[in-house]
Amino acid sequence: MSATPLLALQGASVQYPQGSQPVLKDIDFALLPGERVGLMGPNGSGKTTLLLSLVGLVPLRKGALLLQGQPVRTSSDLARLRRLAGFVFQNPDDQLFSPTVLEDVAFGPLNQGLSQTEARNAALAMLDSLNLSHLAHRQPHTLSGGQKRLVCLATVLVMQPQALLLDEPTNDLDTISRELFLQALQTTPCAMIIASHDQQLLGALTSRRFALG
Ligand SMILES: Nc1ncnc2c1ncn2[C@@H]1O[C@H](COP(=O)(O)OP(=O)(O)OP(=O)(O)O)[C@@H](O)[C@H]1O
Repeated sequence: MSATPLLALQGASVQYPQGSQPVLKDIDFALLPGERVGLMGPNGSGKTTLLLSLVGLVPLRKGALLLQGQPVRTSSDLARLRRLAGFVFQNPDDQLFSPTVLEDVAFGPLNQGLSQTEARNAALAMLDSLNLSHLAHRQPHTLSGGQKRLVCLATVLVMQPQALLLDEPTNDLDTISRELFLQALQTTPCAMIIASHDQQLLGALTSRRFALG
């Protein structure tokens, strides 16, 4: 018997209100537990849209979003989905909003019900594992593009998601940061879908490709 996908789209179509054409049309996609998928396609082919639709951030015009085999319909389904899936946005400024890096990384664990001390300790350990401890007390908006990207990864990994959705994660990263990023993802047991034009990254991290466009 095959495993139930963590996340799936069945016959999914998306059309933005201002768009004259659907961006996604009749898409069938499934992410199995522990699976790592590279999402490819030219600019504008709908990679970001597919990732956003997998976490219920854009509505489907047609078809269904499934969480562990069950349709996502209610706000409590959505809450369960958001606990299971971590999203690293293409633009780090969409993800970082707290006065300090440490508070940004502790925000998720606090929301998961950890105490202030537990959340702070989890955040410090996460920052340490990504060699980011020296940034803990910086204001996120003062970081470089690459530093922001690594901090975004920390804010998501600290919540130990079962599925990780990454949108162009290596933009702005230098060789050392890219290596750190790769190592962090290689040692993460969760399922992943990575939208990227970076073939080397997809080769190193994923075992299956899904192409749009
Ligand atoms: N909020 C929106 N409203 C209207 N159209 C949108 C919206 N977001 C995206 N689009 C359009 O949907 C199409 C797909 O965009 P999307 O960002 O999903 O593509 P992508 O494959 O991720 O592109 P890239 O590789 O450039 O990041 C594009 O034509 C884009 O202009």
